[in-house]
Amino acid sequence: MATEGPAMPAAADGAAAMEFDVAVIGYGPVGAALANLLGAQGVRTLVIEREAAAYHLPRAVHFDDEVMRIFQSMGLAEAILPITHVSPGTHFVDGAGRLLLDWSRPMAVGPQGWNVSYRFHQPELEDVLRRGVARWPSVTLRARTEVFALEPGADGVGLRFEELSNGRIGRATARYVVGCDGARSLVRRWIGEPMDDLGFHERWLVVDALLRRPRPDLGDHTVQHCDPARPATYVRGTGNRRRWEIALREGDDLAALARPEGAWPLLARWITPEDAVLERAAIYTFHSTVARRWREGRLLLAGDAAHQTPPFLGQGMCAGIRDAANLAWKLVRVLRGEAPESLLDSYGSERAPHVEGYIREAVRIGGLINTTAMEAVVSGDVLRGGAAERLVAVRPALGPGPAAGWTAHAGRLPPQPRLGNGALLDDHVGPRFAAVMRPEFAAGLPHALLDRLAARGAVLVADAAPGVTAMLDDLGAQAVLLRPDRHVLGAARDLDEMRALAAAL
Ligand SMILES: O=C(O)/C=C/c1cccc(O)c1
Repeated sequence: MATEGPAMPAAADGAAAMEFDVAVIGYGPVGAALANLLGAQGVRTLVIEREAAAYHLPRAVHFDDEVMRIFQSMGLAEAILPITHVSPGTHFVDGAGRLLLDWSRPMAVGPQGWNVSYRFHQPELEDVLRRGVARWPSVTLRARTEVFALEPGADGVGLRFEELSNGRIGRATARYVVGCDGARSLVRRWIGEPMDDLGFHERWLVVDALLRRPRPDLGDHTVQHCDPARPATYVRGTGNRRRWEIALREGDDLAALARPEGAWPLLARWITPEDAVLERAAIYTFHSTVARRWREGRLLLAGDAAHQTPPFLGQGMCAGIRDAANLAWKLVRVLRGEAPESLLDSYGSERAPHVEGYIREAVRIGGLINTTAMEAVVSGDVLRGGAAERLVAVRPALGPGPAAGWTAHAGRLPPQPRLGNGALLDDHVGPRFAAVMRPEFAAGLPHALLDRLAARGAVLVADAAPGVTAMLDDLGAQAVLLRPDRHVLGAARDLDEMRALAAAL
């Protein structure tokens, strides 16, 4: 990676602009994920970030197995694993602490090849992501730099920016610009697209605490305190980190609460100053919104620039990392001339319904935490002291996107099997299409067809390992063509459908 300095100086105003394939505006986890995925493919990527360094306090605290699989695709899972804490899931309790709903997750590695749920400390994750970006010479980072104009043209977008440390004005061009620039995204404002409002907007106090002494009684589960008097969330972080998110009520003194010492009265039922120091206390308004359009010509949105969710499922950052994975391979193919630009339209059409599914569920959970009518949430039996009900996790589907061959499963994310050679599928395949086949089906295919798949960039995997067979059994297929983001492009039950898959590549 090139950083600002003599190796790649900004052009003075009026000088020739630096040329890039993609400009990523914003270097939080989503911008860094996108830069990793593009850099690994040799895409000339310019990352522009207003701040000098990563934000030093945590925001997101949770990611899931699918997101760990994306980190794996960046070659960073091994570096990330040691900075995580596997989460056993979430308990929903009433004001008296009685368990009403149980959303425990298995502690074993699951179908995606990773645990279902991880806690992490965001500055540590960002550090790994940034060191990951540093591997790629095609990525240029300009920190302490602010974009103040975007000039979309027929062949690319002109970017004008200011170096905040010295006021120098620079320019660059990029064929595509991706706004990973957060909830107040400048790129979204340039696109001029409204956000759809999914109805949840609440002020909560977020407190990060560092335990001074062990408090095992606080537990390992995330706890949603469904106490209408004062709904709250407890999240066990990594090491001695613990977070409380507490709903604010009419009459709360917001200025006092936003100072760490002012937050102690609201924490008193869990910890006192003898137990912990408070790292920060901040008031957030949790929103639920999705951008109506994610692409306008050469401008695209990702992460909080495209959507915001209440935190109750721990899915905010996950959605942004999924955006990066969905968009990166499409940009690579379009930039290489291997796919028409219209492929980029499928980015928003696929991602928007998926993220909306998660946000609607988070809003529902928020209602449940807030409710004064528990009987609408759990059965009378639970309320009379019976066993807690189990909450089933949602896994929303992608919206409409590219599909070929037998399309019944297009857009699905199948499990990640281990191959006969012991490798996880994605490590074997890398950032390419993969035709995963039953060996006996592959053996009967014409050589010319297999050659065509390989020549068009698909890795051929004919493997009888139990995980591969189970995946194909579950799909009811002889073969499946996986996209570089591991979602299904299409499947095949016979030779004709296999030919259709090859033709689509
Ligand atoms: O699933 C988990 O372990 C954590 C979920 C979470 C994270 C942050 C805020 C929340 O309300 C829930």
